[in-house]
Amino acid sequence: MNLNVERLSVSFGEAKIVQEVSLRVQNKQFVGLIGPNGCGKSTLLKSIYKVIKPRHGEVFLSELNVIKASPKLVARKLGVVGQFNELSFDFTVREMVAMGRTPHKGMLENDSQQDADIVSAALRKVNLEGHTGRSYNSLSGGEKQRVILARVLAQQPEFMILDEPTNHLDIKYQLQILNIVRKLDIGILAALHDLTLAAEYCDYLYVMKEGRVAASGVPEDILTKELIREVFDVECETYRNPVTGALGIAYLETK
Ligand SMILES: Nc1ncnc2c1ncn2[C@@H]1O[C@H](COP(=O)(O)OP(=O)(O)OP(=O)(O)O)[C@@H](O)[C@H]1O
Repeated sequence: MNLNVERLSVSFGEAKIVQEVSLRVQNKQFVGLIGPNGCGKSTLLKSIYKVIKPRHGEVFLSELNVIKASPKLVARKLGVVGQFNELSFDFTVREMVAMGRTPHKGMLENDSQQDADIVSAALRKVNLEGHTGRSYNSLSGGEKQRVILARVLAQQPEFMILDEPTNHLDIKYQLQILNIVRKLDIGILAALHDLTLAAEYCDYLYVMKEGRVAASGVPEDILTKELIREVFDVECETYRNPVTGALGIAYLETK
């Protein structure tokens, strides 16, 4: 399933937050969205997953016109791990993950044995099978993040959007979440702050600055010291990690 975003713009009152952004995620690519705080990443993602109505522009998931389609239809195809996951009402961990099955069910349809098996498998995948009866609100930020990922896994989407999915997570779970997502073998669009992780996991990067796409390309071409200086206002040197061979970034000093 491909994502095509065409000249999407979002404004809040007079403020133009996202301006004429076009991007693509081709079949099964892991695409990263990077850029400084406040540059419009979350707003762009929310307008793609229908929480914010764009001023103009189009969003297509393969043939599906996301802006015009019903939320339920979109939820059968698109899974979202957002940035803030607080709830006013409390649910157990298992109930939260079971909600991932909702888009696939009729209004009064009960959960089947197949639904229960899918939910159990999703909980196992994020190492939360020991927490199924716990209250969601009592969990740590990192545990909540893994519950939300399990819910999206139970949804069995064909495309996934993640907004800072590694927020709150220690390094083990940062790597675990990115590995789980990569192995899903579906198209992914993820806003990421850690440029080294973005270089390691993403097939392609879009760099945002002040609401616009400032650059795009494969991580090797994009993550240069010149671009990092221009976009993030930070001095660095890039290098090949001698152990992993991956792109490394040594931050020097901020101006
Ligand atoms: N509902 C809103 N009304 C007015 N301004 C908003 C609203 N939502 C976001 N903004 C503003 O839009 C700008 C972009 O915010 P956004 O959350 O998209 O940035 P971001 O790139 O995701 O930042 P971060 O890396 O800090 O998460 C910010 O200046 C923010 O204050």
